[in-house]
Amino acid sequence: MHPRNPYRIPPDFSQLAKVYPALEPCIISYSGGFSIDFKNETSQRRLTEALLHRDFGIRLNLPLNRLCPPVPNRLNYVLWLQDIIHTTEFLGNMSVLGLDIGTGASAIYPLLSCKLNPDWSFLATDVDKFSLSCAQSNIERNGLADRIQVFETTPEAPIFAPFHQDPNLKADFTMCNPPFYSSRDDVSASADSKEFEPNAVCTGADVEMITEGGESSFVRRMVDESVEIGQRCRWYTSMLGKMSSLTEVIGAIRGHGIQNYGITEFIQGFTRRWAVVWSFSDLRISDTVARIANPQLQNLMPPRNTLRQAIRVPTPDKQRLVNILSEALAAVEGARVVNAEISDDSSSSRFIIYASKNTWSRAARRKNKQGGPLADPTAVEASVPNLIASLQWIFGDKGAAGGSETFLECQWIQGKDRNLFEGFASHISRKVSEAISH
Ligand SMILES: C[S@@+](CC[C@H](N)C(=O)[O-])C[C@H]1O[C@@H](n2cnc3c(N)ncnc32)[C@H](O)[C@@H]1O
Repeated sequence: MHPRNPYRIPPDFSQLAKVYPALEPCIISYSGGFSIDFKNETSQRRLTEALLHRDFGIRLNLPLNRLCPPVPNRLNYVLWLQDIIHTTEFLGNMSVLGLDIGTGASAIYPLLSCKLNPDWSFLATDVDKFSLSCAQSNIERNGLADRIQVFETTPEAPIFAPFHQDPNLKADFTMCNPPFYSSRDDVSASADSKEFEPNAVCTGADVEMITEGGESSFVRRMVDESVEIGQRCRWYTSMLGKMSSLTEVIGAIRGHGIQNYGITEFIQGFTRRWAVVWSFSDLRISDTVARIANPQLQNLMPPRNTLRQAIRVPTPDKQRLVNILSEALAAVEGARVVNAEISDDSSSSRFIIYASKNTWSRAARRKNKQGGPLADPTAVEASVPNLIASLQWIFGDKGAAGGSETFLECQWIQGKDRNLFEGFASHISRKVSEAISH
């Protein structure tokens, strides 16, 4: 589960029922404490309502013939999106617009997201009139009609229909929990093989759960459509329920030559879900958000945006190391440190640097020696930077030999040219290592 997800620790059901008495009749006691019957439809609904009520102040009305969204799983996706959006916060765009594709009767994603993020607003699409009218009631019940707008579409229309209807529409992200299955038979086969949520009951209607070709085909359609919409949306994302779909969707992303993408994994009890993100912008997300450790999936991972270089440090003088890094960055011609956060004891520090032009590669330095034009450092502010990166020291425990384990971490934040970023990271770590050994 996401590290900020409070449901990493299962809720105390008896305490929860005290706050939300409608849950009381669903509580079952056993020798180890209290729980609910997760296979019981009513119990599941009361639990979702209770968690949303207690933890987010959301009042939800869930119709019996539509999906009941499990809160911990839906929250995982919203927290991951928060991580993605926060990576570009330094750009200073305060308000964030998201598109929820297939919002369902609950409108769970827009509601949770808006409660957690006061600056977010949503366009929420669906093809199901009944779900959309329930979603609208839930949005109004929670006083969020000014921030969440529902959008009715059809299965034949482009999935990203709002971008076609309004040519001026720009969004920060899209999100989607797609219909999983390709047919009724697929639903039954999956229930038999217990592939999905073995402990939970599924109350979804066909329109919510079934789409031609299943989730993989739905999300690959999104990938294809996104090529035309391009940078009008900063981050395209979707959840996926099958590992095979993940392989196919990453194949489609790579097939379009999209290098800027990421994968995450949501694990909740026995259930595993994945989410993908891709972008046509030159903004980059950190490896903690875009890569996962699952060994089965390493061949699908994107290239690294976070480079860690082990640096030999004979004496772990943190203040000196921070000064050395600061001086190495100040010495890069044509670059400017725009932000430096250094704690009082120097145990944590983070520098953000803008570079307008490559002045550090061997070729650039050779050109400089020959009298070629170098970037004018005063022009950095005015020009669009070719590279934005952050640098920080990571201080570890003492190593086996007694010396300290110290790493210089370089995080790619923005830029088109991977070689430029990697060259910059290795230039700084070389300069820093030289300074340390003097
Ligand atoms: C698995 S449900 C997700 C509902 C809700 N977002 C949630 O996570 O609980 C999939 C939703 O997508 C909707 N849907 C199916 N095809 C769609 C399309 N082409 N465009 C928009 N929504 C669609 C369904 O009606 C359904 O509400």
